[in-house]
Amino acid sequence: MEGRLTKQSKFQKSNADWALFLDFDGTLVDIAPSPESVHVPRELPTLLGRLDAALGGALAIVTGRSIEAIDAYLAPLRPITAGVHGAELRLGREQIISTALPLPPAAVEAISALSNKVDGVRIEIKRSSLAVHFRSNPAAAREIEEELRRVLIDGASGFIIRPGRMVYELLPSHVSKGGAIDALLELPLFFGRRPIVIGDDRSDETAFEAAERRGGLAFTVAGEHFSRDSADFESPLEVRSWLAAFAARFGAHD
Ligand SMILES: O=P(O)(O)OC[C@H]1O[C@H](O[C@H]2O[C@H](CO)[C@@H](O)[C@H](O)[C@H]2O)[C@H](O)[C@@H](O)[C@@H]1O
Repeated sequence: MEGRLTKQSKFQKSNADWALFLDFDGTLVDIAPSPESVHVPRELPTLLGRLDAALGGALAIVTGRSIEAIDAYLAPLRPITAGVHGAELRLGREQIISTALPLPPAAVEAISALSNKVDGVRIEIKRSSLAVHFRSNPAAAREIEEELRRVLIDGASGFIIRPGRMVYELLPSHVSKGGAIDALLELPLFFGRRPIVIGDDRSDETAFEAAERRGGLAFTVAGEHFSRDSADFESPLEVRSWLAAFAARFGAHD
């Protein structure tokens, strides 16, 4: 990936028509102890609405969360969203399209039992995906991974284990954030635009690759995955400030 200054200077010098693809947790909002305890700054929906207007609608949230969860956090805004790492897609106010089958019930049951067996484990069920969080007990990582491998062998073929920030997720093997971005860039709203992806996690790597492959820019945020020294942004707060400057630069002026 290019250096921080090179990317920012490419962005400053370019008058391209941009499209923005934004990750949610760890990028737009700070990481919290659990999925439910995340704090969404009051001004975030308004900021995203301004960006969406400045880009003529070429803005999408590309997240591991379900689209339902994103809608609840960003209400009243309903941005274009690729949810569950690309297993769900929703354009504007249209219905959510699910591109993946649900996890077999037996697999959900077997993994859910982990929360009774291992301290500090939290299960998040997202239809075609299941996240096993261990932020409260990082030492449990190996035990959880072994159990997930066993479940995959026993009857969840077509799914893979994707590691994230203090989480393992079981996901359909064909979905990725990069695939979702490639699909969105074929739509009239995004077509011909240069993508900017901002993300903080290992699951954002395919999205970064898609941005760079299509002549765009990939910006990283510091956290457990990217160090402060190497990341483009040190925190979601810094990302939001950058986005506010973006909206001011490209937004309508009176
Ligand atoms: O793609 P993202 O928008 O970054 O979503 C990735 C996962 O984020 C959530 O988990 C992470 O954030 C939690 C809240 O800050 C944190 O407690 C957890 O440790 C992180 O892994 C979310 O719960 C998952 O569903 C997303 O896939």
